[in-house]
Amino acid sequence: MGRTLRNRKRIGKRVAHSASSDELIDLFKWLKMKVRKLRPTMFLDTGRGLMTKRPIYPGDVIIAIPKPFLITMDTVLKSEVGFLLKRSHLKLNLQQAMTIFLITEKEKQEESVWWRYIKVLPETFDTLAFWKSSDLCLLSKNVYKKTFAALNDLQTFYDEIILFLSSSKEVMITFNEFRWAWYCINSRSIYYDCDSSPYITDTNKNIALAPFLDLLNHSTTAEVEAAFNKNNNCFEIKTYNSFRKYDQVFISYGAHSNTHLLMEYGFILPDNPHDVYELNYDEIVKVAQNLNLQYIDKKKRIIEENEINRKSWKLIFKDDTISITNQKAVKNMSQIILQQELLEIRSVFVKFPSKDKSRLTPHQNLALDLLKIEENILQQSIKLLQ
Ligand SMILES: C[S@@+](CC[C@H](N)C(=O)[O-])C[C@H]1O[C@@H](n2cnc3c(N)ncnc32)[C@H](O)[C@@H]1O
Repeated sequence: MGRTLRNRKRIGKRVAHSASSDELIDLFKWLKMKVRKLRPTMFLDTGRGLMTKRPIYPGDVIIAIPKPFLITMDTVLKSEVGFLLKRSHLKLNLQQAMTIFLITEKEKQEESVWWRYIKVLPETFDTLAFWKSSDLCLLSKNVYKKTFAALNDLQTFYDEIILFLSSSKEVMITFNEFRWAWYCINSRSIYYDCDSSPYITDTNKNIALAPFLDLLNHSTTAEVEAAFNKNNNCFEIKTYNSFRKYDQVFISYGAHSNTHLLMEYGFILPDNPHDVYELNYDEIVKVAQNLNLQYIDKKKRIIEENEINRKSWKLIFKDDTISITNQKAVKNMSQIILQQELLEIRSVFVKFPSKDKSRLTPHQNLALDLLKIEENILQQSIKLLQ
């Protein structure tokens, strides 16, 4: 990151921080006391996570992070990034603004009140945005397409930041710095209600970073309630699970499919009950047209005019009863599509540099595991149709 220290100091002086450095250091000490029952630990299966030093029962609050520790829209607006936002005619979304915030605070190192937090953030991620293009080619066509679209969006977010910063001429961030900060936020932020601001767009504005709490790993069996408690001014997580002494404590990041977990968090789970195999809308239409399905062009027009293909086209098939003719057509179409997808998936297996898993890199192993999971979903679905 190229930026002049002199300029940074100049901006810094004009900005009021939400808490002074001493206050935050004291708070960090206090936080350590509060969370002493959870200890950061390296686990073989999940990597770094939190271990409990006492049994936890359903209904227990496992963690409570006081508001001054949260990096919220308020924190960003009160920082030098907020100063830049307030004098610019351009708006950013909160994740973009937080990205610049994290990078500028990281550059300050010990001078930053957030350094104790920033220095324990991962340096890199296994999310698909960090994969080499030769490894991305080992993904199924659908996942590859989704990744390609996500990478384009990422580039757009970066370009917008560069445009925003170009007027200030005081801060420059590289794409790699941006990508690091973006995925810190992507994989670690909590849902936190924020009021609208004239300087930040409303999209995706309800996020915050919660130091220490973000050391909790995800499990599909975890049941939690997370919310800000106005009575004690803390962001709290209550669990509905039990944990024995020395167990790893898990939370749930949501009912995410493996593709979503890989794209946003950089891992997959072999027995993920929320896994899905997403079919591509254009492929479905192609098969329906080839089968000369009744009224297909009319249906296609209705779907596209109402943008159902972009939003919730999955939902329309959910509970509605359909005619016998359509039922047969859907079954026939599904069989063709699933078989096509299965062939497609199988054609990717041959691209792996080795059949021996131990000779594959971690990303290649992730790609192989995901491919096998996708193959299994397709095989099971084909069986169900027979
Ligand atoms: C909110 S952080 C959790 C703490 C993180 N493990 C750390 O060391 O900072 C989310 C990241 O943790 C990892 N993670 C979370 N749950 C996991 C799981 N069940 N298996 C493997 N990795 C997991 C992923 O790298 C994910 O991006």
